[in-house]
Amino acid sequence: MQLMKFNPTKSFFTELQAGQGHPLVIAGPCSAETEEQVMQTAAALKQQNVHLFRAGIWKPRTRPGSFEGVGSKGLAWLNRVKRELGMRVAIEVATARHVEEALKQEIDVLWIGARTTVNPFAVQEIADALQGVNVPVMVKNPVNPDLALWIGAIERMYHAGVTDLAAIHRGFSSYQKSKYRNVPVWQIPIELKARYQSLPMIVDPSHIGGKRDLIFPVSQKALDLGYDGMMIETHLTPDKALSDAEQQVTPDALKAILAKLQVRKTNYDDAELVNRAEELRLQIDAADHDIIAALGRRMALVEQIGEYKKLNNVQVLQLERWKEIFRSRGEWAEDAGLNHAFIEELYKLIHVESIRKQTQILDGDR
Ligand SMILES: C=C(O[C@@H]1C=C(C(=O)O)C=C[C@H]1O)C(=O)O
Repeated sequence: MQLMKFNPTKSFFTELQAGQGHPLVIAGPCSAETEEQVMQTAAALKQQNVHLFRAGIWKPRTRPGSFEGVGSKGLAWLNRVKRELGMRVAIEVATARHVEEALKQEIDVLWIGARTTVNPFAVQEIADALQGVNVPVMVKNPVNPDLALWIGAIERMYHAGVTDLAAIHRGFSSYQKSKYRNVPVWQIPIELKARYQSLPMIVDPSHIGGKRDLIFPVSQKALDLGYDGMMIETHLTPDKALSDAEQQVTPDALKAILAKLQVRKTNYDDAELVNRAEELRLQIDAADHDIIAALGRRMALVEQIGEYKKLNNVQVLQLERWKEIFRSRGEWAEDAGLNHAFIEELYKLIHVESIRKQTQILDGDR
């Protein structure tokens, strides 16, 4: 299979915001509800120079009985937004039929939702429907934190001939309670960006946060990480919205959020500033040398205990010792002004590695 060599110098998405010096803004209601609502929302958003108007037509809902979208008739409303207001319009598609109907109504941009990205059969069906069409496509991350699945969906579009691609980070489902509706796991989109630098990355703070209050901080963090834009759900009367009421904002609130966001420089633009950062980076290099040397010493000791366990036929896992380590290192971390949870996670990784090393020694498979 040919690997994706995605490296365009410009694309539909970069052109939309070209020269404006501010990020791409995609906004519109979670769901198209009535023709009037769609037209009024779009008119309000046009005033704010929103680049792309979004609206859900077919809504995949967790449980049956919730509002599942107006269906095909909403496409004509979006077509009206396009003709009468001159805005570009985007919708979510989940099946080949959705793609065909959207193309008939000249929808400008399609996106693949998180619940579709998880399913390669569904993604391939959409890719097949897009063969030879080359309409811009945005791919949301899968609901589970799986980078390969996300890349796989983007590759299926690419192999179908779609050249205007973007990724949307909407966060990941989690069983554990969190302040987010979908935990961001920033490391995953960062890895995607590191692999495909020219792939535009768009944040969806509405789905990550699940609440209006989180839209600003999540968007700001994304911009600080170099994201190219954001998709923000906007409703004329959010509290009355038929879906996702808690996370939608009015067009005025959107305006306030956009005005407050700070777009920072991608890098230092002065030799003096570069030098100071370089000095600090040299010190970070030295600190990292120390960390790795200390880990090397620790692992050598772990191996010695492994040999000792082998000699005495003692099992690898020593639960009491491990519990004591987990507790004390957390305390040491706090004394050193470090985040407790961070050090706990670090020690979990270290412990897994210790166990791997000792298991190799005990089982003689070195
Ligand atoms: C190193 C040992 O083996 C395991 C690894 C540990 C560690 O990495 O600190 C702690 C307890 C054991 O589960 C040990 O028994 O002390």
